[in-house]
Amino acid sequence: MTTPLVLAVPSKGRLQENAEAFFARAGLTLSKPRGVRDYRGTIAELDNVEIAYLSASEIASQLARGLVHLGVTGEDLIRESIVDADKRVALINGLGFGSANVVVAVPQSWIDVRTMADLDDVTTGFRAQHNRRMRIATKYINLTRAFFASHGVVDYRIVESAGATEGAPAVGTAEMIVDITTTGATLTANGLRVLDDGVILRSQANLVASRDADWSSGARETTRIILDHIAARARASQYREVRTRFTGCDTALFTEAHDRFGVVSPFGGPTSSGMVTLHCPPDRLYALAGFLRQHGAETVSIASLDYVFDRENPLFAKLEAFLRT
Ligand SMILES: Nc1ncnc2c1ncn2[C@@H]1O[C@H](COP(=O)(O)OP(=O)(O)OP(=O)(O)O)[C@@H](O)[C@H]1O
Ligand SMILES: O=P(O)(O)OC[C@H]1O[C@H](OP(=O)(O)OP(=O)(O)O)[C@H](O)[C@@H]1O
Ligand SMILES: [Mg+2]
Repeated sequence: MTTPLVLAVPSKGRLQENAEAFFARAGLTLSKPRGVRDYRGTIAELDNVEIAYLSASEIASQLARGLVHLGVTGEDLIRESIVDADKRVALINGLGFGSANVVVAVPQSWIDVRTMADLDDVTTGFRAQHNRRMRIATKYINLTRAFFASHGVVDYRIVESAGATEGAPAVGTAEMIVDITTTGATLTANGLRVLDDGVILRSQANLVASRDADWSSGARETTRIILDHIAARARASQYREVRTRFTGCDTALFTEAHDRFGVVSPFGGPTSSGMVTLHCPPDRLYALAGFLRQHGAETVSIASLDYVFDRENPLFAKLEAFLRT
C-alpha cells in the first residue's frame, strides 16, 4: 500500500465544526472510526487518506515541516509561525469561515492616537519621558514586528502573551496590544480601540498545502480528487440553475443576459427549439427571470446546484504550479 495523504483538521474550537461541515458540503465525510476521542480519522468516500486532528497552531507548524500534506488552519497562524510562508506553503483556498482580523489596539482614553503615524509620535515621546519603551502585548510577534517596521515605528517592546491579551493594558503589563478580533466585543469590554489603519491581516480559515510533504504520485492523485470535490462545490454555490424554453431566445438575447446579469451558459446557446440552461448568480435571479419573461418565456424554473464539475480544476492547478516552482 502506498503511503497515505495526510490532511490535518482542527481538533477543537471554532474551526473544527466549520471544517467538518465544509468537507461534508463538498461530499467528503470526515469520520473517526475509533471514536470521538481518537486523533486520527479517515474520509469515508476515499481510500488512502489519513486525517490528523491537531490544534490550529500545530497544523501551521506541521505544514511548515512537511509532516502533513494538507491542512485547514487560520491564515494568521500561517503568516505568524512560518518564515517566508509563501515559499513553504500554498494557500489553496479561503474557506469562508474563521474570519478574524489581527489588529493594533490602544486604550480608548488615548483620544489623540488614531493612526500608526500618531502612534509613532506617542512611542517616541513615551520613551523620552519614561526612559523605557512602550510595551505591546501579543502572541503575534512576527506579524507585529513586520507591520510596525513597515510603518517606521521602532520605539516599542514586545511582551509575549499567551492568553487574555486584551487584559494586559488594564493590569499594567503592557500599554497596548496586537490581537485577533471578530466582533470587537472583547476589545470594547477591555476599553480598547483599533487604530484606523491598524488592521495587520484579514484572516480566514484556509486549505493549505505543504511544499516539503512527500508528494508521491498517489498523494497528488488523492489531492486532485479532494480538490475536485471542493472546486465543484464552490462553483455550484456561486450559481443557481435557470431553465426555460421560448422561441425568441436567440444569441443576441443571450449576450444581453450575460452582460446584464452575470449569467454563464455552460452548455452553449439555445437549442433549435429555444431550450436553454443558464447559471446565474443568486442575487440576480429575480431580475433575470423578469428579463426572460419579458422576452417571451412562459415559464422559468430555478434550482440549486450541488456540484458543477468543470474540466479545469483551478485549485489543483494552483497546487501543481506551487510544487513546480
Ligand atoms: N474570534 C476569534 N478569536 C480567535 N481566533 C479566531 C477567531 N475567529 C476565528 N479565529 C481563528 O481560529 C484560530 C484558532 O483559534 P481557536 O481559539 O479556535 O484555537 P486556539 O486559539 O489555537 O486554541 P485555544 O484558544 O484553546 O488556545 C485563530 O488563529 C484564527 O485563525
Ligand atoms: O472580537 P471578539 O469576537 O470578541 O473575539 C476575540 C476574542 O476571541 C478569541 O479568544 P478565544 O475565545 O479563542 O479564547 P482564547 O483567548 O483562549 O484563545 C481571541 O483571542 C479574542 O480574545
Ligand atoms: Mg483561541
